[in-house]
Amino acid sequence: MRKIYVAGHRGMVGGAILRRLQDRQASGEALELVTRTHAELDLTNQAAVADFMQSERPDVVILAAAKVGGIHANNTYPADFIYKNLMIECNVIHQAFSAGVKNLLQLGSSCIYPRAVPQPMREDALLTGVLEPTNEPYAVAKIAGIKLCESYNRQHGVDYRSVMPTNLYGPSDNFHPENSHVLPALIRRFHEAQRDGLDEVVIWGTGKPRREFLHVDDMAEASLFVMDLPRAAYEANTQPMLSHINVGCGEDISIAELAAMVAKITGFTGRITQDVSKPDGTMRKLMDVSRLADMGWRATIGIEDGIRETYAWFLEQAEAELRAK
Ligand SMILES: NC(=O)C1=CN([C@@H]2O[C@H](COP(=O)(O)OP(=O)(O)OC[C@H]3O[C@@H](n4cnc5c(N)ncnc54)[C@H](OP(=O)(O)O)[C@@H]3O)[C@@H](O)[C@H]2O)C=CC1
Ligand SMILES: C[C@H]1O[C@H](OP(=O)(O)OP(=O)(O)OC[C@H]2O[C@@H](n3cnc4c(=O)[nH]c(N)nc43)[C@H](O)[C@@H]2O)[C@@H](O)[C@@H](O)C1=O
Repeated sequence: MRKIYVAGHRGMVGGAILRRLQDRQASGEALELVTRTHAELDLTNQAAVADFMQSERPDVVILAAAKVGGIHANNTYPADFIYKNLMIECNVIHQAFSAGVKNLLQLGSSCIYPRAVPQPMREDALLTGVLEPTNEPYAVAKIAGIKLCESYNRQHGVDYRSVMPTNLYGPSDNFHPENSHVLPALIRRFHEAQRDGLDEVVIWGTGKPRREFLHVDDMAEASLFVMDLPRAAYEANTQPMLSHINVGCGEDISIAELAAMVAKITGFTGRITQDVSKPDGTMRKLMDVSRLADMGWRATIGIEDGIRETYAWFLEQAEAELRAK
């Protein structure tokens, strides 16, 4: 029986990972799944995390809990993004080690790479240049997470792995109008404009930045694929001082193209204009995913299908919320 603790199971990625693990359980795999809500266990609380790890003593920890948000949230609450993410990583990784956990998988982010790095971004571009200012505090915390895992591996011989996702989206995303990432923000804005008969939707920035979007179900599959790799296979494709692996679909689109796609899917036929007072952030973030592809994993959900499915989920949620009122 393998006991797996999924931290952040109520979030978009943690939830998708948990659903896959529950499917495996239902198919007969000997798994015990452990979860705690944020209210039950605040991962920034060192003593609480120590007590939890000592009493549960999982075999594997999947760290998908983090303070997460889009460009505006990162730019507006930098202290929250650096403090909470550093605390969560230090507490979960160190207390897991102290409780004898040998296997851990943590999620970082593509924003760990320098802002002007050659595209697509390879894993060895880490720490080769200056970070994007709009999310530097979050990126510094995510880089610290990679270095924590590497350091515990080197000093203590444990097997702690890091996956670096590109921009993610899907069911259970955060659709907050200001604090979310671009894709859920646009789904909501275009939907509301279409619903209310507006003739204009404003997108932030110039529309020129390019982003790579991966559906959360692909991300969950990739996470479990990396978790399950035999150590020799994982290490054959990493280097001692470079223990993280990029996860993406290998293709990017401009924000203007994305907005046009969301307009089509939501049925909005009006004008799309730009608010250039809002930041563009990094101009391009495309992952080099050859390392993961060499190991045998590729994304399967195309962006247009993924947005349609996410929009259907959003509509169901909106209806359920209306019914509940
Ligand atoms: N979404 C994206 O586009 C990307 C995400 N990632 C990474 O993937 C991982 C998962 O992100 P995602 O699922 O999108 O994020 P979500 O915000 O959907 O989920 C994060 C989860 O972590 C929980 N959490 C946050 N702080 C604490 C805390 N102090 N104690 C306990 N639980 C806490 C949240 O609970 P609550 O809501 O109650 O606070 C939430 O359930 C993160 O590491 C993120 O950095 C990387 C690249 C892109
Ligand atoms: C995953 C990644 O997410 C963050 O980085 P980001 O990729 O810049 O994130 P974003 O999704 O918020 O924006 C992408 C682009 O889209 C443009 N844009 C247009 N209109 C809206 C809009 O309405 N909302 C948002 N949020 N962006 C918009 C926006 O101006 C930008 O050019 C990191 O902070 C960090 O959290 C991280 O790692």
